[in-house]
Amino acid sequence: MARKFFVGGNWKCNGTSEEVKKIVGTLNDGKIESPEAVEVVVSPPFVFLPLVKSVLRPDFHVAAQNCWVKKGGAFTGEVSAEMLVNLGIPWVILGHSERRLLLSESNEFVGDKVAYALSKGLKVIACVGETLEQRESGSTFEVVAAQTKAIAERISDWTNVVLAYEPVWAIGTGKVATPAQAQEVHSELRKWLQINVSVEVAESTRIIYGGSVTGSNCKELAAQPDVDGFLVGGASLKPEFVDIINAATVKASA
Ligand SMILES: O=C(CO)COP(=O)(O)O
Repeated sequence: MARKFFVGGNWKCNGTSEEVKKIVGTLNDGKIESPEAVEVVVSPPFVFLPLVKSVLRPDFHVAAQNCWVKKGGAFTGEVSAEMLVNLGIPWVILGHSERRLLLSESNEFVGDKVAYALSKGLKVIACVGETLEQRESGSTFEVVAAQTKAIAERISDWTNVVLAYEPVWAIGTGKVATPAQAQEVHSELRKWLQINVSVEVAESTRIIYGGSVTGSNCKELAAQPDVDGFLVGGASLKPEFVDIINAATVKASA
């Protein structure tokens, strides 16, 4: 089964309601070259989710940037998976490195969140990735395998999971991974899934790349056989996000 190209826009903690409407306006006017070949999801901050959902073109979907690890209740400041489902939010990003590193979310905690969100019917963009120090010490693959293992141990169905490889050193730095660097880790992750989960899951799970993706470097990355799309930060707030979505044509015409 061919893996449908997936492009996510992670808006992180950015935007006013005016700015958000402007970004959505640009997306709504954007010309998508191969609409049947790409799935597009944008992830505004929680407070803007209903607004974005109400004005966004119907072929694009929305994602939350996080959710609580279990059923809601006395957890001040948290948003539960049930609430996202209640609002008709189909996707959630979990395990982003900014939460792992700045808010000390462990592999196990992220794995628990992924399992809980899936159990409530959400689709999950699960993020993994190594720091510069880990890459330089040669432990990149060990790190992403441990992050993936903590998820794999807690779930049995990967249908609603997209795995995002986001090297921390490439996030917001302008230092994008080379196509070869991205391909190497994606192919190792796919191999890991094949050995530890199943051949089918390895074949069908989309592994997307994130970290300084732009309108100018996206096509070369998309041409790599194991790069099934992108998770875009900074450039997802700009009109060039449409060009990144259109990198799907590289796969569609391959
Ligand atoms: O963290 C990212 C997406 O989740 C990537 O961010 P940048 O595209 O700004 O590097």
